[in-house]
Amino acid sequence: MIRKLCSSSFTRSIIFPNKPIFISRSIPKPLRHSSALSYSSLKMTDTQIPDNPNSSPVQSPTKPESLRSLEFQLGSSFSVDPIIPPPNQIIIVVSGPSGVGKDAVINKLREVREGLHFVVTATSRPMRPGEVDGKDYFFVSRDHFLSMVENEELLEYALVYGEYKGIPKKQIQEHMAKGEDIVLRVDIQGAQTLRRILGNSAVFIFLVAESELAMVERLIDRKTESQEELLVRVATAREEVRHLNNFDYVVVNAKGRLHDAVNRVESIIDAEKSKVHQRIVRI
Ligand SMILES: Nc1ncnc2c1ncn2[C@@H]1O[C@H](COP(=O)(O)OP(=O)(O)OP(=O)(O)O)[C@@H](O)[C@H]1O
Repeated sequence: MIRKLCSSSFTRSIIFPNKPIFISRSIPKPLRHSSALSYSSLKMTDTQIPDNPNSSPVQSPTKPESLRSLEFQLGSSFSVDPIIPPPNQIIIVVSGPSGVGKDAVINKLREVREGLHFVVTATSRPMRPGEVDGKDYFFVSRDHFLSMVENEELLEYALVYGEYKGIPKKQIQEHMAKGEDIVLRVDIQGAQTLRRILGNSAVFIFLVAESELAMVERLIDRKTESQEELLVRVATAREEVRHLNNFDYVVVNAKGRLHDAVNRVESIIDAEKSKVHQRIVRI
């Protein structure tokens, strides 16, 4: 429609510049009243200042004049409001087998990207030396944890090696209300539970090492597990890779390429933010 209007003789009958707009043909409907500020209403005084006083009498219109004319012809003001609403907040679930680098990727992401909230899990296990309440975990008593379960304050919870761990809903709601995106770091079992609860409303990322050998070497180098514990983790990891199909994205965290993996996660967040059909989180 705009193209049609611009090419019509009607458009060509407007005389510029610095003179009252003269229209030789039928007069379009007047500007609709709009509470939104228009560009021309903000810049109207510019029209009184000639661009070049020495130029010939017939000039091309100044930008404010052109805008004012277009607004007049279209019958409405140009709004300075954003054309599309801001993207929805998203929940990003980062998961993967033990030793693949979940903590490493998340810690780096925390350094390089703003606007993310990294959820702190609640746990009933006692605080270990060096741990900080509210940073590493929210340490609560077993009774307190069970009351949180009863009051449906947790998005999901699990009994891990005899101690409870769970994701507080309120933390997610509060930070999403501030416009932040949420990052959850969970093991594969936790990711499966979250998928059941959140469905497609969250983004699920599966982290993998470039090879099984690389992953096992990384675990050995970390020196935090005994030989028996290593055996359990590696056997579990073999089984866990089968769950890849339940995820939306897979990111390879190759040896010495942590930065690439973090970049890839950032790209996924950017792509999700650019989706026409945004995910809607309901928790
Ligand atoms: N891209 C990488 N290159 C080299 N080393 C890495 C890389 N990513 C992580 N690591 C190292 O591998 C080890 C395991 O990483 P991390 O602790 O982050 O794994 P995780 O998936 O969080 O493990 P878990 O589930 O057992 O807690 C750490 O020592 C970490 O520094």
